[in-house]
Parts: sequence; C-alpha cells; structure tokens
Amino acid sequence: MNLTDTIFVAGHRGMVGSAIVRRLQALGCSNIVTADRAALDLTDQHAVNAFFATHRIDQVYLAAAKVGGIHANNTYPAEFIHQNLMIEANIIHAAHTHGVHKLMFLGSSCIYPKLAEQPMKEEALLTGLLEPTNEPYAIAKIAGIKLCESYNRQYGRDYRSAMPTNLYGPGDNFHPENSHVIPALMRRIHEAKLAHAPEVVIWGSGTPMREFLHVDDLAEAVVHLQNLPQERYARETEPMRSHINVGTGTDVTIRTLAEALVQVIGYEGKLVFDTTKPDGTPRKLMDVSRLARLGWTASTGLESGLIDTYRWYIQNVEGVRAG
Ligand SMILES: NC(=O)C1=CN([C@@H]2O[C@H](COP(=O)(O)OP(=O)(O)OC[C@H]3O[C@@H](n4cnc5c(N)ncnc54)[C@H](OP(=O)(O)O)[C@@H]3O)[C@@H](O)[C@H]2O)C=CC1
Ligand SMILES: C[C@H]1O[C@H](OP(=O)(O)OP(=O)(O)OC[C@H]2O[C@@H](n3cnc4c(=O)[nH]c(N)nc43)[C@H](O)[C@@H]2O)[C@@H](O)[C@@H](O)C1=O
Repeated sequence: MNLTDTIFVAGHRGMVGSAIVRRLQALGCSNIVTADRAALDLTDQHAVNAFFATHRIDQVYLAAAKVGGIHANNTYPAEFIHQNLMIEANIIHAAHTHGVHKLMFLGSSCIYPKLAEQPMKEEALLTGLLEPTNEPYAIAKIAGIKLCESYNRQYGRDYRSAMPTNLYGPGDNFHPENSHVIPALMRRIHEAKLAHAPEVVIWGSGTPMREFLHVDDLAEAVVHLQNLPQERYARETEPMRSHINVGTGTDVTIRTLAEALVQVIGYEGKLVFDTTKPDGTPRKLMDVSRLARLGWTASTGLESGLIDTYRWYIQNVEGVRAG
C-alpha cells in the first residue's frame, strides 16, 4: 500500500465515506482529498472534471450516492436513478480521462434479482427481475459496475466494485421515514422508551431476512480489496472482472433484529407489525466465499455492533437534539 498516494474519498461526510477516511488515516495515509457538496456537486460534470484536473489523484473511493431505505427508494425513484447515474458516470469517466488507474466503486446487494438463489453469488447479476421498491437505484448501481468493467476491458484500468450488504453504524442517517431499518428502529424504540409508550410499530411482516455489516468492517474490507495486487483481484473476480460481495454471510429476520434492539435499548413495551408497509426482498444473503478467499472476513457481531451504534446515537444525535 502506497501511503503517500493522493486518495479522493467521494462522499466523505456520509456513513461509509467517513468510515473509509478513518480507516485510511489509521493506516497512515497522508494525502486524503475530500470536497463537500457545497464545494463540489458530483452531479455536475464540468465541476467534477475541473476537480480532477486540479488535484493529481492516484486513487478514488466512490462512496457518494443518493442513499435511503425502502420507503425513500419507493417514494423518490427519479432522484435515486438520476443522481446515482450522474455521480457514477461523472466520477468514473473523469477518473479515466485524468489518468487515475485505481478506483473502488460502492454498489449494493440490491443489484441481485429479488428471488435470487441464496446465498447470492456474484454470478447472479442480471439473471432475473429486480425488487420493485428499489429497481431504479439497483439499475444505477448495475450501471456503475458496468462502467468499471468497461473501462477495465477497453482501457486496461483497475476499477473494482464492492457490493455491500445492508450497513449500519456511527454516522448513519436516523431520519424517521427515509432511513434504513436499523437507524429507524433504534430511534423509534429509543423514543418509545423515553415516552413510556406501550408499543412500537415495525414496518412489514417482520419475516424478511437481512444481513447486517458494521460500517467499520465494511471500510476495512474495501481498503483491503483496493490494495490487493491486480492479478489476484482479477483472478478471483473472473469472468466479470470487477464486482465482489462484502458481507458477513449470516442473516436474521426483521423481527429478530427488532427484538435485539429492544434488548440493547432496554425498552419494555411490545412490538406490533404494520403489514400495510412493504417487506421488500424476502431474503438477500450474500455469498462471501470470494471475499474470504481474498483474505477478509467480518469481525463485528450484530449485538456488539448495535451497542456501539446506540452509544454513538445517544452521544451524537439524541444528545444534540436534547441539547
Ligand atoms: N447504507 C447502507 O446500508 C448501504 C450503502 N451502500 C452504498 O455505500 C455508499 C455510501 O452510502 P452511505 O454512506 O450509507 O450514504 P450517506 O447518505 O451516509 O452518504 C452519501 C454521501 O454522498 C454525498 N453525496 C450525495 N450526493 C452528492 C452530490 N450530488 N454531490 C456531492 N456529494 C454527494 C452525501 O453528501 P451530503 O453529506 O452533503 O448529503 C453524503 O456525504 C453508497 O454508494 C451506497 O449505495 C451499499 C449498501 C448498503
Ligand atoms: C441497503 C438496501 O436498503 C433498501 O432495502 P431494504 O433492505 O429493504 O432496506 P431497509 O433497511 O429500508 O428495510 C429492511 C426491512 O426492514 C423493514 N422495516 C421494518 N421497520 C422499518 C422501518 O422503520 N424503516 C425501514 N427503513 N425499514 C423497516 C422493511 O420493511 C424491510 O423489510 C433498498 O431500498 C436499497 O437502498 C438497498 O440497497
């Protein structure tokens, strides 16, 4: 790993981008370049080109995106497909035209078909219909993978793609409707505890299964993948030449997750399930065999990850709102 490389982390204020910056700093990387949205709108092609022309960038981590949970994806499909296509196309093309050889694109497990065989192998891509609640976002993420593959095939670039499972941790978005399930339920159950509310509503039937990875594990994984020798990464990702699953290899039902949160938070009321809300994909467990062969496995268990995230929430979100 070259610690003096100039590394652009796009989306450094988000949950994933900030975890990648922490990981790179912990490893001793001395030249991390960032720009917030006010300074650089990544949907603006000219601004992105000018940014790459100004900074002599060696590597990119592409963690900027329009991101949200099942409700946000289902409510704002136009923003999800348009902004994500623009961000990916602008950054990946500008990286290539400015001679950046190494790039890591962040996709998502929703690229796989809704009813893909479990656990989902990388080869399941484009073998069936997508989950309707997030199809526009998934199509944009598939386009990102294909952009990376195409610059690799045609121009010999080394653009890699990590497909994370559902993530959580410090820096997550705790919006009541637009967030993912862990931050949404953490906040709702915490607020129910404070209000002594007798019950808390969980969306859907509670039966869908999800695999959850702590964001610090994800950051460790993508930095590890980015720094593998090109031949080793390419050998393991053939024939697609780019994307690789990143997860834990184990999943839980939403009911089990909610019960775990109840324990961590210390709530004494009961859970009720609102089946008018969508369940989304019934199950999306990653096959992480390729990742394991490439030398990485997750280390944070769900319970300790939830405790760590709840501590962060109390100090940084609830504490801020209360103050
Ligand atoms: N969270 C999850 O469960 C999962 C996430 N991923 C992927 O990981 C990546 C990061 O996700 P996550 O960290 O959770 O998302 P966040 O919403 O926390 O972070 C996204 C970041 O992108 C920035 N951004 C978005 N649009 C623009 C823009 N037009 N110009 C400049 N910056 C922009 C945001 O800026 P600002 O701070 O100004 O809003 C924010 O800092 C995404 O590619 C996502 O698809 C994959 C699987 C699961
Ligand atoms: C990472 C992934 O995130 C999104 O997909 P998702 O996996 O369905 O993510 P989710 O976290 O929003 O929901 C997981 C499950 O949990 C249930 N659920 C219960 N109660 C709440 C709740 O209060 N909020 C939310 N959001 N979900 C809830 C919910 O009904 C669903 O069954 C994609 O759109 C796409 O963006 C993507 O890639």
